[in-house]
Amino acid sequence: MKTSIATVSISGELPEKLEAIAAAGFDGVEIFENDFLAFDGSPRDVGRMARDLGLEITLFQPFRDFEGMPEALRQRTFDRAERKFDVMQELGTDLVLVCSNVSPAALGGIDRAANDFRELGDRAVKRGLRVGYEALAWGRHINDHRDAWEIVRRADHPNVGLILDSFHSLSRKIEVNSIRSIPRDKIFIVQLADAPLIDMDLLYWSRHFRNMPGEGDLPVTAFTAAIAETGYDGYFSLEIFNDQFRGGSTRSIAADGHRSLIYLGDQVRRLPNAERLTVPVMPDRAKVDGVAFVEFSADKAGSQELVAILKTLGFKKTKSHRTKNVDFFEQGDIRLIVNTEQEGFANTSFAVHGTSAYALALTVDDARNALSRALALGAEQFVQPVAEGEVQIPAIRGVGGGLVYFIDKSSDLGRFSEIDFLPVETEERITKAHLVRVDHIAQTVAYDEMLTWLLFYTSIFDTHKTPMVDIIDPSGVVRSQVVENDNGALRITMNGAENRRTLAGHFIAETFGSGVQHLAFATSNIFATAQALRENGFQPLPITANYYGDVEARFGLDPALTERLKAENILYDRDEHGEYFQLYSGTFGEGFFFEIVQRQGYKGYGAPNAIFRIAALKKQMRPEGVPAS
Ligand SMILES: O=C(O)c1ccc(O)c(O)c1
Ligand SMILES: [Mg+2]
Repeated sequence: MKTSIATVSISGELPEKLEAIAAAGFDGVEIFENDFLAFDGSPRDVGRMARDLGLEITLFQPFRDFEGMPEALRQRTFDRAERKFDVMQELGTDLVLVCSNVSPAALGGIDRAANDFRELGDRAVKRGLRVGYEALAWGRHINDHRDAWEIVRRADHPNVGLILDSFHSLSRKIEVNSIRSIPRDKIFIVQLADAPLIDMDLLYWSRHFRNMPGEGDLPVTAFTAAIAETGYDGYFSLEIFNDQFRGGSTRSIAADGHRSLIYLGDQVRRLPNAERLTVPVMPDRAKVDGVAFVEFSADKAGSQELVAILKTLGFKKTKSHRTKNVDFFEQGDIRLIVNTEQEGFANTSFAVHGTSAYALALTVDDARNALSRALALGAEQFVQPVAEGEVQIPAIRGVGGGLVYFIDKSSDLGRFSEIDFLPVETEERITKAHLVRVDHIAQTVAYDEMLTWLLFYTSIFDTHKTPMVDIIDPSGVVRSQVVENDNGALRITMNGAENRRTLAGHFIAETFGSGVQHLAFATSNIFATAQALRENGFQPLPITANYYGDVEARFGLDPALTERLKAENILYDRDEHGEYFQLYSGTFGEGFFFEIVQRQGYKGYGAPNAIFRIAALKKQMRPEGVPAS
């Protein structure tokens, strides 16, 4: 497969778009007519710019309202086409995309359309050009790729072919098997887009909500597999109309697009009968079987405050780094590292974000393979010099510029804490709080970065997403998206903040960017944990009496249980799989906090409780209840 993207998919002026598209690694670019019309330069200039950047112009589009015009309009339609052919020759592209006619003047009739295309093909041939026909999902007479194919078949012209666009076919739920019988040389190019499932008018859905393959809910993989089965191995070109992308970061959206295509190709390559598709070979998605550690960066004062909270949570300092100011805290299968080095990446991260959980280490099946897959998918590698004899842990940059480390048990990586750290004995009396493992990691990101990180986690790791949930903050909506794996060893909740007055938005604004906002630890006995925490002087987040009146009524709880929940400030939820108990700390710094959960089969994350948790946290951060903006 070769990769391409339409200029309409990203924001900016045409030169900026082309540069970002080239930088992201695409082989080609579709020039969308409006981008060309708005550009103050000749078609030759555009062609030269693209070629200087190493980009092939895969097509010029769209040419609208062509086929089936009544005699009075037909001549003008062909004249219009000749003018576009002039532009194409100067641009240096041989393919024009003709989308199905939406004009009320258009006449139906499959042979009328086929004749028009045959004549257009004759005109194109004289100039060495080709014509591709695409069925728009809302075309007046033609809105199905099977009908468009029949027209192309009847036009029977070597320079007239079909253009398939996943959105138009999948939004109408057209059976993808119908693609398998199309001869591959009649597919001139393939356009790809995904979209979230929303029940709305097709045209509006298409023009505002498309997104990158893998970011939405359409079966784009099955669509692409059907194309690969024809033996087609040409350009796959993203054509994404998305309001958010139009206003987003040009480079980062282009990079997401490239990652989405490579990931899609990788998924298709693994399916039967698709081996003719040429895609970069990379290891399988990394299987995560635990969080190896979470590392905080802090200065002296911040670390004292953090360590004091960790102690109340029952964590003990067990090790210190041989050569650095880095301490290791443990409880159950949870390892936390506090890094107060005055130099290196942790310190830089501290300088930007303040005390924060800037690095996650995931235990994967094979760390080198995980790194190699991440790099194949365009992730940025992170390497920091280590002292002689210390372990170099493979890492990439993650959310908010933080780090994701890869650890495995089959190499020295699994013993890094024995190699790099020395055990310490402490005299302190800390009551263990029965915390057994990291349940989930909550990352707060700007709303318009959510799809980026969704694609990051799902393409590199063997994970899946669950449907997005809206969480109501007293000052706005926060959107929550979960990425998790089947065994529950990796659970990441991403909260997307649209405004800075929400708790999540405040966190982003004050810590200068996205990052881990809370860590949730699992306990096997929430009441025993609550008691141990009390003995350690832990301050739980106070929850209102009104809340307990409501949960008791909603779930029909035994009043004795409600009393215990209330006494310990434990929140409660239930789903069809079981019960969920949650206990929160207050906030630390600009809104970081800890959570303790007990899952009794429950699969969710307590979304119905989030509104009460947020309100309580906000009250605590600013007694007047509203964070300063
Ligand atoms: O929304 C449109 O009009 C439009 C135009 C050209 C395309 O290739 C397409 O998929 C949609
Ligand atoms: Mg299209």
